[in-house]
Amino acid sequence: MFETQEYTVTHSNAPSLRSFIQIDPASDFPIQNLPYGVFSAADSPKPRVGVAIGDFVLDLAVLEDEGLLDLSPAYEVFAQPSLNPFMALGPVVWSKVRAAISALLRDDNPRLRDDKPLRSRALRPRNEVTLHLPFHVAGYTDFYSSKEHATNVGVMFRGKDNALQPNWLHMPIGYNGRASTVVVSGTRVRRPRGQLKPPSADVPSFGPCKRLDFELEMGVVIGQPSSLGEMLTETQAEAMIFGFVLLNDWSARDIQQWEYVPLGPFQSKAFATSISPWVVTREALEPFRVAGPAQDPTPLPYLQQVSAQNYDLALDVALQAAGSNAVQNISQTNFKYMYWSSVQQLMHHASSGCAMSVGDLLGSGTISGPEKHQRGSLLEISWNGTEPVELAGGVKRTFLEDGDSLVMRGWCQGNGYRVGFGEVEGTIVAAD
Ligand SMILES: O=C(O)/C=C/C(=O)CC(=O)CC(=O)O
Ligand SMILES: [Ca+2]
Ligand SMILES: [Mg+2]
Repeated sequence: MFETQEYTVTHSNAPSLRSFIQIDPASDFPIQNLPYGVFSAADSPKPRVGVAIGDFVLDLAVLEDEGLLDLSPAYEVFAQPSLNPFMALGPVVWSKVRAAISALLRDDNPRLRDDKPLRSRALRPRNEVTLHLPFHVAGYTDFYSSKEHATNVGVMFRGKDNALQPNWLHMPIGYNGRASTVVVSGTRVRRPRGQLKPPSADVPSFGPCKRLDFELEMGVVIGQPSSLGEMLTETQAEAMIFGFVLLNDWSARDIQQWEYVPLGPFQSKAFATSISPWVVTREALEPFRVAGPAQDPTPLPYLQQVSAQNYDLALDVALQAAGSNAVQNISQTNFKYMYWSSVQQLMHHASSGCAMSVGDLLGSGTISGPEKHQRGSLLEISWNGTEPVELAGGVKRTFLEDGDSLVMRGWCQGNGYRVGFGEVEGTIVAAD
């Protein structure tokens, strides 16, 4: 199944591991990462699965053809236009494939290193490929699991005394989003139209959103199904998570404010959700696991976790105003602040007996930290439009304008390397 090489087996996360490919220490894609994506190229337009390594994409369909990653000869898993068939094979196979890819890319393994014809077929410069949505999104649920974000939004919408609703500290609150409008980084985001009823208006009108926002989130990619009626333990939930992407939950705040009582956000979120193209595996993030904030009151037994389920994952957001060349940082935060973990979100999601599917996407909820510069949305940064963001050239922003571009980046800093997510970018285009 996999060729074995005579060398000391080093764990695929070892900081000492080196590839024969020259990789900048600041690269998001060292041999310790190996995120999966789906790509095509001008000379071969069929999308298939690849792995990012340095400035290259490793074409797994080519390696599979060479018999280097054969999982089930009857079915070519990596020649598919999504990660779903590979994810469906489960965590034991994920781990074996990761080890095989890591081994092939090592600087002390001649198999690919010295095979120049194979290298030229299997390795493509990343700037010469097109990146596609990496998996078929079966379902999309967005959560609301940052205590700082929920408190900020609650104070703005419901007042200081009612900021956190009574249920918030007892369960990860979530709502079902639209899988059909999850798009890959670089897809332009059309300003939504909707019903608007500002406080000053007696009746609603219909027109373009005037308070368009972003939400900095992480997306959890579910790689294994659960059965109808089945609850999940912490261990089961953890094993179902294939990996993570960056996620921008674009939000129409004026549409949201009028529609969200009594059932929560709907059209204000349904128009677009952007994700980064590389799925970073849970295994690559293993060295960066940390405990989350103390949970008080203690969660009910079905939601309790004994392992550290948060990640020390730095995040930043930059805004390029329409017509400007300046790309300015407007937020810097960290995924470690999240009150409810991704594992707890998944345990809660299945707790009613809801069946989960391969390709389900769970939005973490907006990631805000305790400091003002750590806020994960313009709603918070501009404090509901009352504190405009000062940008270069005297440009100010409270909410996004047509032609504005927003870029989110995320990474885990290791010892001499970083496990990065690349970026998720979107540019706003006018409603009409
Ligand atoms: O009603 C509120 O308090 C706000 C709800 C949301 O913004 C929904 C959402 O996307 C939550 C999040 O991303 O944290
Ligand atoms: Ca959200
Ligand atoms: Mg959304």
